[in-house]
Amino acid sequence: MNELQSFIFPAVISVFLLWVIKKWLFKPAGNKNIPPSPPKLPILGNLHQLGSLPHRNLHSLAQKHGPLMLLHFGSVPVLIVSSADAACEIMRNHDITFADRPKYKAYKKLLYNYKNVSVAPYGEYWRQVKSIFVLQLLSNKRVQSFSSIREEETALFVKRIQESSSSGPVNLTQMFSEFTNDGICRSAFGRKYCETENGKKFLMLMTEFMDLLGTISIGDFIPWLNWITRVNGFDRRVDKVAKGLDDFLEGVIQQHMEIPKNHEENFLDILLQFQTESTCGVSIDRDSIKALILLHLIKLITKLTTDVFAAGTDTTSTVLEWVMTELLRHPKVMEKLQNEVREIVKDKHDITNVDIEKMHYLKAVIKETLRYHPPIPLLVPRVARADVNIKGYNVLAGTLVMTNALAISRDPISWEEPEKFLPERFLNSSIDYKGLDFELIPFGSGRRGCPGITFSIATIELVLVNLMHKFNWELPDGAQAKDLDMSETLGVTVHRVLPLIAVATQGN
Ligand code: HEM
Repeated sequence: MNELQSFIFPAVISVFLLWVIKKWLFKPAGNKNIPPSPPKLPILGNLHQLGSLPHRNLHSLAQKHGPLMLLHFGSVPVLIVSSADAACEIMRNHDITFADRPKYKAYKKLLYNYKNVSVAPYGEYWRQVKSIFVLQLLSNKRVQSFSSIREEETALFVKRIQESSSSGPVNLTQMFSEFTNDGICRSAFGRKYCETENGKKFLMLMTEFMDLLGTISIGDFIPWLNWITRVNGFDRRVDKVAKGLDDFLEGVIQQHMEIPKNHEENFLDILLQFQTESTCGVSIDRDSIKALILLHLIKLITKLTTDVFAAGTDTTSTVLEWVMTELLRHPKVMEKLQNEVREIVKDKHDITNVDIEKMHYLKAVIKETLRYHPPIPLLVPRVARADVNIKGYNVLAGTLVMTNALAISRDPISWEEPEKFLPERFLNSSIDYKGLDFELIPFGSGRRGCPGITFSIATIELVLVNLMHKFNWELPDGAQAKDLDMSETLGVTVHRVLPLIAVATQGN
């Protein structure tokens, strides 16, 4: 026994010393001079510090540790970017190095082997489908061509508010999400699928789909726990939903190909042309079409989740919800906006783009809302494709990068009185949200920046102008601004926890 002890003790000490030597003396070169990190737990890393509102908690952590901070989600290194300056380094100066997206396990099956443009790895396929989005589906010209759909849906929306307001306060949250769902559905397929008999089954599938996309699969961050999703039924659910959605999308495409094409071109029409024609040297297969169209279907999910708002992703209705929240909290801003809109529209029946272009305060209100409530506060994560030095810190290939747009747009270095909602700050400022001014990047920036800016802003402007032109608004039961609950949800897109309820009276 003594002999055994005298062998084990030095062996354990030697192994321990070797580990220390390896860890401290033979650190890989790139591992030196890493960004500051808050202390982490074994196995979990910093996951426990995300809490229920990761964008807020990461903002507080960054105030302590700096605008470039290295966290670990399980074993995955995560660079948190929290200043305009640092974001510019990542998205402009080193954009190509950070042009990849993480490969989460569930996305592989649910999004056709990462064929959806937002999750596609950086490379030739992504370049081709992104160009279809930028040049074909979401170009300025195409957004103009969807204006009749937008106007029809907005007129229906105004009518719904008029009807609903006669019997009491209006649930604006629900109305916004129904409105944007219908518009997206029509521009995607030329019809409102939720109204078909298949609609219910499809919406159930989409709810599950969103639930799966929003679930952290622990194996993505702690690989040796990968087996858990096999045992707890997660993998089975992914397979079932992937198959159900694939059957549905096949049905939609088949139906679409059978009907005569005598309508305004919609997204599906355009994508199908790329399948057959290989226009501009780009051709895509059926799986790609299904993966790309899923981006639009994802937006439909808010219809089912307006009460719980678990993982709604409809960014356009989120912006509308926050704009109206802030206008109700700031009656003077609302009055100023109404005066501008009513002065320009007067008693004209149709509101044109030329009218909207003259509405400078409207644009300032929308910018301030995007600053104050960036709908996707942590943007969409990127991944470093190579080792790189950022502001003197080494960042290793494979590091996940999360940019905290909320922290950036509330940074006192970039903004005066950042905690105040003040649209006036934009009246004499050239700062825009298009990805060139890094203090305001709700749509991201660079190669992987959002191609849907014009599409969503056109909708937001038209709806807001109508709401200001046609109605007067106040909080129900004489409630004051300070009474309005401002709690935010957990999720990729951050909504209000409680639906926004307001009283609408005829304004014009
Ligand atoms: C207010 C509305 C919207 C917001 C705030 C928003 C925000 C974002 C953000 C933050 C990203 C990631 C950018 C980056 O990594 O730098 C993104 C990517 C993307 N967005 Fe949007 N988005 C909105 C509306 C839309 C719409 C309406 C569409 C299409 C109909 C769209 C399509 C996309 C696509 C395809 C990508 C992926 C781009 C890529 O990975 O290359 N977005 N969006």
